[in-house]
Parts: sequence; structure tokens; C-alpha cells
Amino acid sequence: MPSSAQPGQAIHALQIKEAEIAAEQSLVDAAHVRLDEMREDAQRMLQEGFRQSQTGTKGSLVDRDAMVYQAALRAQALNVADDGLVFGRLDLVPGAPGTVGAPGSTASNGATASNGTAGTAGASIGTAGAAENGGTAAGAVEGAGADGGSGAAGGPGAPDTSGALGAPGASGGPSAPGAVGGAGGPEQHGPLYIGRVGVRTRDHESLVVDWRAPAAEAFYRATPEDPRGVIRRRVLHSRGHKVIDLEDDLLQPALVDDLTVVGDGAFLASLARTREGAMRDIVATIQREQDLVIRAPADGTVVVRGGPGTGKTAVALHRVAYLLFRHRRRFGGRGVLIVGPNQRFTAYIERVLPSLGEGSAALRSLGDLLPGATATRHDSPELTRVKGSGSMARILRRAVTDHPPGAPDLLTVVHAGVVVRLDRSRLDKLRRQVHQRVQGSVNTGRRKAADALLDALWERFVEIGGLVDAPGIKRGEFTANARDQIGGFLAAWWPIRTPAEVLLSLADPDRLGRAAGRDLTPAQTGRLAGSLAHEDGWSYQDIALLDELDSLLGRPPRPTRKVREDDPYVVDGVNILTGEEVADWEPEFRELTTSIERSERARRVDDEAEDATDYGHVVVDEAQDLSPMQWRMLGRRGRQATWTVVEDPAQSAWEDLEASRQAMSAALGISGNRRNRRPLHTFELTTNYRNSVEIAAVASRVLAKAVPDAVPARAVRTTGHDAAVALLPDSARPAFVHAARDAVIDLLGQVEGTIGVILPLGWPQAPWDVPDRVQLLDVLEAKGLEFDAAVIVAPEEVATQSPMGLRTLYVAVSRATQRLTVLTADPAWKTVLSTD
Ligand SMILES: Nc1ncnc2c1ncn2[C@@H]1O[C@H](COP(=O)(O)OP(=O)(O)OP(=O)(O)O)[C@@H](O)[C@H]1O
Repeated sequence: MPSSAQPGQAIHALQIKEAEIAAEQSLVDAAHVRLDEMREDAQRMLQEGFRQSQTGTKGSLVDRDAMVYQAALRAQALNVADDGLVFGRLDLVPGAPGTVGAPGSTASNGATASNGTAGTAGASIGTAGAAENGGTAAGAVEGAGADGGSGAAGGPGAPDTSGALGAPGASGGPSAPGAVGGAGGPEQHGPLYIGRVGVRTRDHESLVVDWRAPAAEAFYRATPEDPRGVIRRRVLHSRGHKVIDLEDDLLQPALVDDLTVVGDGAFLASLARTREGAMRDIVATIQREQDLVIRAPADGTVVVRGGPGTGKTAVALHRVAYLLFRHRRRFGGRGVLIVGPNQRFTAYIERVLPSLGEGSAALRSLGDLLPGATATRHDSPELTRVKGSGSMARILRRAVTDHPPGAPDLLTVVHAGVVVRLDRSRLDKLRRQVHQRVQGSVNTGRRKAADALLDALWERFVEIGGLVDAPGIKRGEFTANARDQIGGFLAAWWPIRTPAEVLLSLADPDRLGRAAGRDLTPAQTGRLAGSLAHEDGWSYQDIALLDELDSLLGRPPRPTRKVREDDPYVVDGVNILTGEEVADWEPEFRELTTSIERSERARRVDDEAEDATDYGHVVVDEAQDLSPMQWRMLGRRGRQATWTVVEDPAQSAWEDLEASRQAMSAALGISGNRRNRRPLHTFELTTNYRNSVEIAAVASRVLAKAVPDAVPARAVRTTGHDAAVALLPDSARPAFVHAARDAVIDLLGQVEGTIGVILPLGWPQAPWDVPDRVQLLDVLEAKGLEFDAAVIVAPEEVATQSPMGLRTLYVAVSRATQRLTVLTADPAWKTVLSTD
């Protein structure tokens, strides 16, 4: 029978727990010692690779490349957070397929494990990595095998598993290609430890299994109904290297034998922890429904829905770590892009992946996806609707083909005394023809524009009788002479355009009206033109418009040639025919010796090109808010990508969900004909891990008003503190600000972590004299964030600021983990929000 703590035996229970913790500590210590050694090995190997690459011969470049590449991967993967390196333990049924548990595998066996007798199962985790096998880098990274595959846990040379990370240069190692925990794998004796990274002894015996390896799946998936050979699941809670608490879960009580069972709700306690302003990984406590998403197939699109606090963001980030682990070559090579709603949000989540040893994913907000332009503000709801609408794509397409501002209306050349003119109507016709020919890449079309002008000039020359007036003229002579005369004209008539300049040119209502056609009402045209005339930094929706223009304009050709001194078309360092900047450019001849150098170089080139970003996987968080234009922007970054899309329609700030949905389907390649359609896997998360039951009750009341048929997620943690809803006698802003200050002062004494003061849109966020842990933000900036305590200011105003105001308010009231204060001057809202 399990020796669990009984009432009245508190001291005994404490002693048992302490003994268990001490036993687990031995294993954890051993794992840390090994991890340090492995880090040193990886660093040594990296240095060795670089050293050789400077001295070796050409012939061995490939080997060195593989070595450096491997070592770099190892070093990165080993760079996991030290906190909770080992966080789980599974005691398995003896004789379960692939997992033969050691008899009597108590925690004290965990201690013996540290003496090198830990289960051998992990010996096959990761198996002998490519470096150990002398394999190629490619083999090293892709061998992880398909999801649920029967290949090795971590596969031959999965990058971060104990095998790949083991002693460098060791030959062979236990080959054990079978899966740990999978049918037909090697026998597992003793407990299986789960950690952030696979760790093996120098003798290749497993100490710790990487959480992403198939063998670790049971840790997250086993339930009493489907125990998967697990008798006891144990979660180790650590601070730094020190185990501070344990929590056990008995999955097969009948088989417990002499296993000790301890637990005091440490999971729930971990949910109640103080929020420090940055999101943390949840690797130790991923729940079954979340794990299903994390390990979902890597093909097509995964859509994750769920209410606030159900872990959608956390799950999406852990999925990235999983995909990079299992499919390193596929996703590591082409890159993973994670897109969040705003910069506050990306700052909030930026530590999660590095803490899991994954630093390679690109993290961007919707406001900084386009290099060179950063959003600093949100538009009003009406403007957001206009700018975000899919019809803006048509409008912008027309805008780039319009007569550019300041373009001349008349071209005149003189040849052999004959004056040849092209007037505005001829020039406009020519422009249309050239645009049709260049099909979108406006900035590279200048040469075609020059050719078209020269053709038209010759035609006109002939038309006006030039051949009669100047007999014997050959076309070649005419063209050469005309070309010399059109340079200046061409630069002004077909200028190299930038997205910003085109967008701002639409501040001219006539120009915008021409581009808009019937796509905008006169009122919308006026409002949009007016807003562009008074741009005060770019808005979030502007970035999508600039990106659309960027793709319509194409990039101006980059300098590829040295200046020819006698080149008549080069004026002030610019070739006036091609728009090319010509500098005294020297190609780099130095040989790039390693793949690292080459990829570095490639990255630099990419940075310069700024548009060579077609990612292998794209994660979109808070996707319910994306406008059709924003979806188009994202679609361009993942034309061949697989996707993870995270959303809660009930939190949407974007009104036309149907249009947004269609734009999403087009971007993700899940619309269109059946043959091209990519698979779609949809998941629903149902448990709210953020809000206390008391706060969730308030959120549910708002949800019932915002989306009457929606079902709220289930909150699991009570605090005993109901939300405070204060009715202010005065609805003027200063009264709210005053009350908010008072509320903050109270809350500073009640919670240790962060406090968010969430204001309606457009309220000034004058700096307050408060500690750093208090943040002032508007309702849109609050998306995706969480605080220990939140103060919601003027819900009545948030609710009416836009047609989606109630949903935005739902976002605001679902941010807090422990305390919620709402300040309203509207008695009706006091009634709606009060739960007592
Ligand atoms: N399995 C888990 N174990 C521990 N903490 C968890 C777990 N799942 C989620 N959390 C925590 O719950 C909080 C909410 O998670 P997250 O922000 O990912 O939710 P969300 O669904 O994206 O919310 P929103 O829709 O409001 O943006 C975070 O602090 C996260 O760390």
C-alpha cells in the first residue's frame, strides 16, 4: 500500500517527504554534474571545429562543417534554464511494452540512479548522435523521426537528446535505435526521469530523458483510464538546482507496491505563483489536452482555440520547441516565426523558448514584421476597419499604378532638328502598358519603362513625319540619341518608390479617390486621407499596408556592379535607367570555411534583402484580432509553411470575422481546391490556469454579454478573494485616475508581483510615480498579458468604444491571476460585474 500522509501524522509525512526529496536531489545533482560536463564538451568541440576550419585543407571542409554545426547545435540545446533541469519521474509497470519497471523502484532508487544505475531506457534516447557516429549534420538533426514513430526517442542524433549531446567523439555508444516507451523498445529498468534536455552518463546510460522525446509522452498523457504503463507520475519542483517539493499522481493504485506517494497540490500552487512580468515555461506541468496540441502532427495547420488563460500561448511556444527538436532540419533550416499582437506581448513571452534551449525562432509583433517600419499606435476602430479590410489590397494595387506625385506630364526629345513630344494621355497609356508587363514588380520595371518610352518616341517620330523631315535617319541612331535625353525624365516619371512614400501620397484625397474607386465611400476616403495627412508614427494596421506595398513595388535592384567611369547613365551614383545604386563595390573573395560562416553570411544577405523570409513554420497568437490585410502580410511569410494558429474568437477586436476567416484560409492554404488544401487539425483547450475562480466568475459575466452562447473555460484555483467592483460617484477622467491610484496602493500591499492598470483606448498614460511592477496600458495592449492584480478602469467606456467593445472588455477582466478591481461610474455595470 502506498505510504501516504494521514491526518495526525503530519510529522511523519513531512519526514517521508523530506527523505523522498533528498533521494531525488541525488539524481538531480548527478544530472547537473553531467550537464556541466556536456556543456564543456560542446564548447570544446565548437572551438576545435573553428580551429580546424582555419588551418585545415579544403578536402576536409565537409567534416569540419558537420562538426562545427553539431557542436553549435549542442551548445545551444544545452543552454537550457538551470531551474528545474529535471522535473519529472515515471515509475513504470514491470513488463509494460518497452518499459519494464524495476521492482520496488522507490525514490531511493532514484538515489541509486545517480550512482549510474539509473534506468537504461534513456540510453536509447537520442541514441548515438551524428557526431558520435560520425554522421552528417543533416542526419543529426532530422533523425528524430515522425511523431509517434517507432524510431528512436529523439532518433538517431536528435539534436538535443542525450545521445547527440553525449561525449563528443565517442564512437558508437549504445546504438539502441528502438523507442523508449514505444512498443518494441529496449527494456526500462527503474524510473524514467524527464527533463528539459536529455542527459546521459559518460557510459551512455540515460539519466534524464528530453521532455520532447516519445518516451516522455506518457508523462503528459497518462491518465488513470489510460495509464500507459505508468504507476506513479512524480513532478519535481526545484529552485535553481535544489528540489523543493514533490507532487505524485497515482495512475494505477493497485500496482503501487512499496512506492511512496506524496503531494500537496503543488501543481495548483505553481499556478498561484507570483507573476514577475515575463512568461515562464510550463514544461513540468503541461496537461494532457495541452500535450495533444504540442505534439500534434507537423503537417498543415494546427488551430488552437480556448478561453483566456487556457495556456494557448504557452502551448504554442512549447510546440515550437517540440517541432525544432523533432524536425530540426526541416524547421531549423527554414526558420520558425512567432507573431504576437504587440511589442509588449513579444517582450512578455521572449524568455520562454530560450529557457527551453531554443533560441532560433524569430519573435515579432504585428507592428515590427516589416524591417524599417515599426508601429507605435493603434488606429481608431473606424480607421482600423477601413485600413484592415481586404479591399485595401485592390486600392493599393491601383495606387502603385497611378501617376506618381510630381511626375512630369510631357516628354520632349529633339533629334535631327525634329521635336518629338509625348503628352500626358500618351504617357498614361504607356504607364498602364508597362504596369501590365511588369506585373507587380514596379521598382524593377524601370528598364521596361525606358524601352517603352523609346519605342513610343520612335513611333511618334515616324508619325509626325520625322523621316521625311530628316531623311536617312536610322532607328538605332534615334534611340541612342533619345536615350541620352530621357534620363532625367525617366527618374521622375518612373521613380523608385518606397512603401512609405506611396502610402503617404494617399493623403491626397483625389489620389486616394482614384485608387479607391468604389471600394470606399466618400466619407471613408475623407477619413483615411485625413488620417494619412496627420500620421503620427505608423499604426499597427499601417504596417500591413506598407507590407502590401512592399510586395507590390518589389525591391529596387541592389548594387551588383562597379561603377564604370564612362557609364553615361550613372548620375550621382544611381543608374538612371535601372534605378540601381552603383557603388564602388568589391565582391568578397575570402573563402567561407564553415557552415556557420556561410549561414552567418546568408543571414546577413537576408537581412539586407529584408524580404527573403519564407519561414518553415509560422505561429500566430491572438489570431482572432487579425484583419484581412494582416493575414495577407503573414501569408507572404509562410507560403510553404505549416502553421500553428492560436485564437479565442470571444476575445476578438476585429469586427468582420468572416472576412478575416477567409483571409486566414487563403494565407494558410486551407481554402481553394481540394488537391492543394493542406490538412487542418483543430484543438480546444478547456481549463483556465490563469484566473482564480473568483476572477473567472466576473469574466464569465462579461462573456455572457459579449458572446451569449459561449462556454467559459473552467477555472481551477480559488483564492477566497472576490473581485472588488467600486462605483465612483463621478464619471470624469480625473476621478477615475484618482481611484485607480488608490486601488494600486491597496494592491501593492496585497500582491507581490505585477499589477496592470488597464485603461480605455485613447486615455493618456501619464507616467505615475509607482514601482516598476505596476504597468499602465490600454485594453489593446493588454492582449495576451497577465498580472497578479489588475485594475480595470471605466468598463462602460471600453464596452462602447467599438462594436467589439464587450469582447475587448472580456480581455481586460481576464488578465489577473489573484486580484481584480473594477472602477465604474455606471451603476448598471456595477450590477453586471458584482458576483455577490
Ligand atoms: N499546464 C500548465 N501548467 C502551469 N501553468 C500553466 C499551464 N498552462 C497554462 N499555464 C499558465 O497559465 C497562464 C495563461 O497561459 P497563456 O497565457 O498561455 O493562456 P492563453 O490561453 O494564451 O490566454 P489568453 O487567451 O488570455 O492570451 C500562464 O501563466 C501560463 O504559464
